This record gives sequence, structure tokens and C-alpha cells, in this order.
Amino acid sequence: MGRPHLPGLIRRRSSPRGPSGPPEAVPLVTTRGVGVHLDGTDLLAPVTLGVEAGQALAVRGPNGSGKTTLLRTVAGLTAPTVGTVLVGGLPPDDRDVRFRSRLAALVGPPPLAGNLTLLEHLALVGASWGASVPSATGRGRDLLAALGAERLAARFPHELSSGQGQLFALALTLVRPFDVLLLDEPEQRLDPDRLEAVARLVRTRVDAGAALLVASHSPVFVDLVADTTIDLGVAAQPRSGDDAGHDYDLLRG
Ligand SMILES: Nc1ncnc2c1ncn2[C@@H]1O[C@H](COP(=O)(O)OP(=O)(O)OP(=O)(O)O)[C@@H](O)[C@H]1O
Repeated sequence: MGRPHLPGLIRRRSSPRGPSGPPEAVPLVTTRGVGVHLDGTDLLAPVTLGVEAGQALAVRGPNGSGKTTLLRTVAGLTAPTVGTVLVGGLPPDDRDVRFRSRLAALVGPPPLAGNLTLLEHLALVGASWGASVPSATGRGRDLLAALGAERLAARFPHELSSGQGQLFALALTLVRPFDVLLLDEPEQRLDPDRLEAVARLVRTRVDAGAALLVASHSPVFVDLVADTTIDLGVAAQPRSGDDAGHDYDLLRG
């Protein structure tokens, strides 16, 4: 059988590797025909993709096309009904600390403690992943500053606007170490300046070697951050036969 059709794939940045460069890296995130089928409907039609260290892949598509479901399968929050996912060579498993230590995800709202300030949350999460408390606190302050939210450090979560809450959720995600970053619509509720600040910060992490898989409805965010874009195309439909759904192959394009 020939190569699968490649609908929706847009390559945006040129590869840093020339023909005589070093051997191509193994993707940190790999999905092979991963899909989720429930009660006669494809929540996610099969997708095959790979994201290497230092690359950002944006997933686009209309409401209901499966972007969140794709991210949830990579995060280990939803079990695929078909296909496989590997993150750093490991199948997603929240109980496996090797898996958890590689992947940071903002897919849905993070759990928060009502009686901890924002900075205390950030210090707690950073210290839980191995930083000293002073170092984690400093990193938390730096993150809030990079997001233009330093004056919120002593607030409690219930004292934030919805956009400020989104900035805080992003800071909580970025305060820990990771090799793979999953973000579901990070642009939600952000004003244009904050959107750009988030995009800059996220791109810095990608340029430092993280692999990013981001679902987004924002052309501005995608333009600022992504190397490559895929479009899931259509909202989930009831299956009409075995050939329903679509298959993307983004491994090596
Ligand atoms: N728990 C669930 N049970 C049944 N169907 C679900 C469930 N979660 C999502 N779906 C359906 O799966 C499909 C894909 O949803 P998903 O949230 O992945 O889409 P999306 O592309 O992220 O959409 P949006 O842009 O609105 O966030 C939709 O048709 C949705 O209704």
C-alpha cells in the first residue's frame, strides 16, 4: 500500500538538518493510528504523528474534531481504542514515574488548593519535582513575571479573573521539568499581549529542546509557536463503514 494521504499538513519552518547533518532524531511523541471510538462514533479518527525534541506541532480543527481527545490519549487520560502512543519510548501510564517525569500537560483545569497563594502553588509543584524550595519559589516568580502576572503572586486562586486563572494554570504546567509539553487551547481567555507572552515563553521551552503538541484555535498563537500544523478537519461523525475516519502520517512528513 502506498503512503497515506496527508490532508491538513502544513510545514512552516524549515528543518535545521541538512542532507549531510546528523542522523534524524527519534520522535519524543509518537502516535500510530491512534483513535478513540465510542458508541458508534469516532471521537478521534486514527492519527499517526511524531514530534521530535525541539519541535512544536499544532493540532487544529473545528469544535468536536478530536483535538482534546488526541492530547488526552498522549497524556494517558483517555485509553485509545485503536493504535498506539509512545512518549519517550514509553506507553502513557500515570502510575509510571518515568512517564510522568517526562510529560507536563495542561489539558483541562489543574487541581488547586484554595488556601495556597499562587506563588506557594508554584513552589510546591517545583519542589515536588526536585527543586529546592528557594529555587522553586524563584522559578515561580520568574514565570509569573514572564507572563506579566507578578503582582498576582500573593493572591489565592479564587481571587483571579478567568484570563489570570489561565495564566496561572500555564505557569503551574511550566514550573516543573519536562521533555514533552501538551497544551490544550493555551490561548483561552487571554488578551493579545498575554497571548504573545505565553507564545514567547512556550517557544523558549521548545527551542531549549522540549517537544510540544498543542491544540489551538488561534492562528496567531500557532503562527508564533508551531513548526508544523495538522488539521483534524471535521467534527466527529457516526461511522458509516470500516473506511470512515482519516489517517494522518506526519512521521517524516
Ligand atoms: N466523554 C465523552 N463522551 C462522549 N463523547 C465525547 C466525550 N468527550 C468528547 N466527546 C466527543 O468527542 C468528539 C471530540 O471531542 P474533543 O473534545 O476531542 O474535540 P475538540 O476538537 O477538542 O473540540 P473543541 O475545539 O470544541 O475543544 C466530540 O464529538 C465530542 O462531543
